Amino acid sequence: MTLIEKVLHLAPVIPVVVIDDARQAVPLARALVAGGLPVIEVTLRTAAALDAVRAIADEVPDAVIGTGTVRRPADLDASAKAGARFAVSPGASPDLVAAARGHDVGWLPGAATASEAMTLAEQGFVFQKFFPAEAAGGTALLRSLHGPMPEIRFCATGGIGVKNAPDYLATPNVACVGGSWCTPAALMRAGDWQAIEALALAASQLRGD
Ligand SMILES: O=C(O)C(=O)C[C@H](O)[C@H](O)COP(=O)(O)O
Repeated sequence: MTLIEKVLHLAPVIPVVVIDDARQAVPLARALVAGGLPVIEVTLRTAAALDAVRAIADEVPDAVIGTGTVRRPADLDASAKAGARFAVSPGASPDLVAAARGHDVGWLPGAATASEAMTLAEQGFVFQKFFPAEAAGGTALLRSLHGPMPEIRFCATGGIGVKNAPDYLATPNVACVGGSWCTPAALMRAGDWQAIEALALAASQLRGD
């Protein structure tokens, strides 16, 4: 089993988090792990992101830490250097595909169409992020892809929350879903780790319909 395959099967939900202040990283990660969500994706959208990844990798051993918004080969290298185990991209590019082969971090590339999914599978990446899930066609599109390409498995992300997650989790080619709903900006700003742990707990108990 590859690292990415393991990561996608550890929990039903991968929280996608935006961290503005690296000091939030450790208490946040502890809350998510305590709530049953050990896999955490920190988006590389903020200046604090890599320091946050480093802090979680160093101080929260039960977390499986990865990066998101990985758009360039340099992002993969920076992720590995900070201690990330995996890296997630909203899509894929020839440069990223080449850099991801044999890289220390496991790579989860993004796909939103049949052609994108087929191209990535041809290149050896059968685990993919289906993004932007709701905007691209949701579970109807995923079910349509399952017929002709049953070996491809997705982490569906984009517009998913506690209400529609069960429908995704019941879709045969969905391994897990990702989303930002467990870590709302207001709770992050307030440092309300208890509330975030409660959201994580509810998410960790989600199952397919
Ligand atoms: O940053 C990335 O790498 C992305 O691909 C986008 C994120 O996964 C989504 O922004 C999360 O989606 P929401 O749960 O709808 O907020």
